[in-house]
Amino acid sequence: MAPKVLISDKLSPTAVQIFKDRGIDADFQPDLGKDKDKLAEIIGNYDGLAIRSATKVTEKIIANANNLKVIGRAGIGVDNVDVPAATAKGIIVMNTPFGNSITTAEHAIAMMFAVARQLPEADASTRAGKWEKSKFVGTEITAKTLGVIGCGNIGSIAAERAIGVKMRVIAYDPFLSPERAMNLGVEKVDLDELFRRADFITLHTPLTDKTRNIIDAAAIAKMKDGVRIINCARGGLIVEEALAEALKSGKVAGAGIDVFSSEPAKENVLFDAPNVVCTPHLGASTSEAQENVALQVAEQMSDYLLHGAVTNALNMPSISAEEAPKLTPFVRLAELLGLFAGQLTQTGIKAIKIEYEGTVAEMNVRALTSAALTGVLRPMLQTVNMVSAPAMTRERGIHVEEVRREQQGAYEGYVRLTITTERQSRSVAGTVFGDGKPRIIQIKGINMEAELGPHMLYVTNEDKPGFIGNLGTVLGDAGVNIATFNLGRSERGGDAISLVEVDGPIAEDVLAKVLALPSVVQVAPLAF
Ligand SMILES: NC(=O)C1=CN([C@@H]2O[C@H](COP(=O)(O)OP(=O)(O)OC[C@H]3O[C@@H](n4cnc5c(N)ncnc54)[C@H](O)[C@@H]3O)[C@@H](O)[C@H]2O)C=CC1
Ligand SMILES: O=C(O)CCC(=O)C(=O)O
Repeated sequence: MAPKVLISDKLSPTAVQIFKDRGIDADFQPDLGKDKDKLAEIIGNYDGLAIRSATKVTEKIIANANNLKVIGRAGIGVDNVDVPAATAKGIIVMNTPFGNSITTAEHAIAMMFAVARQLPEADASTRAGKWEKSKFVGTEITAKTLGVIGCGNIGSIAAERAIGVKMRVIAYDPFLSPERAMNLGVEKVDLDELFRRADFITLHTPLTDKTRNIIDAAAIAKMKDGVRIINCARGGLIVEEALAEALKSGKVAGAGIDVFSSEPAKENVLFDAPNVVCTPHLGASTSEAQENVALQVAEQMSDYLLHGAVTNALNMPSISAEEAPKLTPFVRLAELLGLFAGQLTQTGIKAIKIEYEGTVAEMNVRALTSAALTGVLRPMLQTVNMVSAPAMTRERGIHVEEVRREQQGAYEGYVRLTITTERQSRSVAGTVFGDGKPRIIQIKGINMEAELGPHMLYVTNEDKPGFIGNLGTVLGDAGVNIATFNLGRSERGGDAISLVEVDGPIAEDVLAKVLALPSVVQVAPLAF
């Protein structure tokens, strides 16, 4: 059946067309995002949800999203999505990190000019026939200092544009390298220095716990008298009451505000403050940007739903469309190794080590590790998947180690997974042959070669004559049909392992009879 995607915000119709062209059933309900209850009611029917900023993807929506595999944000900020809840439910959250950057930076620059020359008020006054030339004396931008807070994609484009209109640009961004600052032609400063020196300040950080209220009364007190502030990032970055007070007192000479602490902003303390230019979250609203983000999000979501390719996900390593076919059998192998070891592990896991050798070490091992962790956790947590597994492993305090090595043994690509518990370490290794099928090639250091079927019986015993016949008799008497029988041993008379594929689940009493056989040490049914 074709995957189903709900578009619950005003995305460009390009997105609908792309989904349809790719064979995905797209349900375009551009106003649905505003109706939380309706969204919660129907979300269970969809594999994908494409949104802008009006849809709030809350924990409640996610709780009802029982078929959802991907949330695609046609834009940058994902503060309207409960990403931890999506991750815990195994839903990928992806955005389009570059599609609207130029447009948003241009809006910030437009706001700066509008504020410097009070364009909206001058426009209204002129239309009202007032001709108030002396009331609207503005400020020149040339040679003024612009302080950019957050110099990432949008901040750096805004900086370049500002330099183009002959401003001096200083930037505060803990992650801005000195080389990047130099290449951009901006001076990297700390926040207090930015506040002290800037004539204009523009905000371009995401809204996080660190950036929330980054401009409050105390910050404003550190700024130059007559500073002008532009916010085209997120409402919560500014304490609006503090800014309104500062505008009224004249400490802040003007503000350009595109984003508000609560949206849609039908009322706001800033609406009554002087010298404020407001727009209704228009930063990304140009036809070019909306085409870009709609096209990108629809392509990315389709690639994931149809081929497992992951691009621009916030909670999952990327897997390109080219590497997806090569990676898929190894993803399956990693998951099988995890499932194998996970099912045999009874006590608390302390550490998981995954070793990649040969060709597989050159692949996207983050994705493979996520698959392996999924396998390990699945016996305990049925709903875990590649998105949620790393977070769930971390939450449980399990240490994960990844090792990559060149080919050392006979296998071109080799993966070994070792689980360490308080009592012991257990390892299982596998490979993928030319036929694309994953095989187990080593268990606890004992070589064997086995394909894993849906129902397997794992038996460890002392290597003594008669065991295979006895096992065959117990299974045969119980009507259990053997599909394949794989054997390995450490040495003659040493530890031996049997991995037997059977046609269905084995009853408890039959397992007990196998365990009671002479020389048997451990018996476990495994399901794959
Ligand atoms: N008004 C609108 O319509 C739009 C608003 N946005 C907003 O703009 C924000 C920025 O977008 P991009 O530049 O694409 O993101 P980005 O991730 O490229 O850049 C953000 C920058 O902020 C910096 N940063 C993070 N924490 C910081 C802190 N505590 N102090 C100073 N800098 C910090 C990061 O190091 C990074 O360089 C988005 O998160 C989104 O909220 C984005 C698009 C449209
Ligand atoms: O979709 C929009 O109009 C808002 C864009 C935005 O805020 C973002 O991309 O972070």
